Amino acid sequence: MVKKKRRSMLYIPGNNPAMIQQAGVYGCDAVLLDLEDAVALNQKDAARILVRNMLKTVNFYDTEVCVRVNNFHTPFGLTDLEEIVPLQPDNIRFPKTETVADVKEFMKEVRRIEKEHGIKNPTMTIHVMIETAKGVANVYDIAAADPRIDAITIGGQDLTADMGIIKTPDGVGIDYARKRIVMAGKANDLDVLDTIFADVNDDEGLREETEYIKKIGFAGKALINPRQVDVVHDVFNPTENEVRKAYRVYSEFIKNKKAGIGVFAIDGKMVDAPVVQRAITVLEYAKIDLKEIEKNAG
Ligand SMILES: CC(=O)SCCNC(=O)CCNC(=O)[C@H](O)C(C)(C)COP(=O)(O)OP(=O)(O)OC[C@H]1O[C@@H](n2cnc3c(N)ncnc32)[C@H](O)[C@@H]1OP(=O)(O)O
Ligand SMILES: O=C([O-])CC(=O)C(=O)O
Ligand SMILES: [Mg+2]
Repeated sequence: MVKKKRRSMLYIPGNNPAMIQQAGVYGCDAVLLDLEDAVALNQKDAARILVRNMLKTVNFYDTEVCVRVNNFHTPFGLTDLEEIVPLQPDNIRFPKTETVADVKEFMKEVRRIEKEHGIKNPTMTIHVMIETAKGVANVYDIAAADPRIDAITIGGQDLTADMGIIKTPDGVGIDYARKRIVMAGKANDLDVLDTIFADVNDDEGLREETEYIKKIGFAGKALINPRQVDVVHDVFNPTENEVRKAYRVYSEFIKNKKAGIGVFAIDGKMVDAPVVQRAITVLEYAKIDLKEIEKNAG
């Protein structure tokens, strides 16, 4: 099985039936059905009901489905969980997480609801969002707070608001937070996902930002418009040359391993375990099954 990548996670406002209906055809890796900040206060109940019904009826094909609920410090968070958890979307995104206690409180409710509905082996995972200075300060403990967390994300709009700064296109104000969140995520083997890029007409800006966040360790990015999907995929997809090189490294690694050799050279360059690991990451993004290479190297 090829490990599923989350290059693109497209937000869809939870009160927009036409957009949700088409969620499976936008070509993004995941959709984020939003009950939080995309939904006005007087639409919260309607959005929750709509998302619940859409989860039951819409064919999302192979697009991963994540629901962003409201935080527990609002009147909506618990009701969101009561309605959504029984339907077990692929994941739930928990916004404005600030402490380990937040995660514990949230997970206690998730587990209670699953138990009440007889869900014995839940598959739904949790994505925590870091969107405040306090969350950034506590991120190492938050990332390790529950084994069901499989991704961690930064919410750049809320974080800059919380910090009282302007979100500039160079991202300088959130750079420390981005890097700290990446390290906390990597230390706990989580997917680390970047914040949205707000100007849906600036493809060049989106490309530049995506190239940067890929370099510092993010696995993918949240999006707000289907027109942003191709640019982000283009950045995250390895080039043909990168795939060819990675294929060769992995194939040679398998052959050498069988001969009991751990370190070898390709075209004069040393190949050791980290080089092999980086090649595996490239092959995963290229959706190439390692088992096939292993068979062919046989
Ligand atoms: C800080 C945060 O929390 S961000 C997360 C919450 N925010 C959101 O979810 C916002 C989602 N995005 C949107 O609402 C819109 O894309 C906007 C407001 C940003 C831009 O709107 P527009 O300029 O009207 O978008 P655009 O002209 O590109 O729309 C083209 C088509 O794409 C559709 N579309 C636009 N955004 C989305 C989306 N996020 N998901 C699905 N379909 C979408 C439109 O409905 C339209 O469809 P149509 O051609 O069938 O009419
Ligand atoms: O996921 C995101 O980037 C959107 C968000 O909530 C924020 O930026 O505050
Ligand atoms: Mg936010």
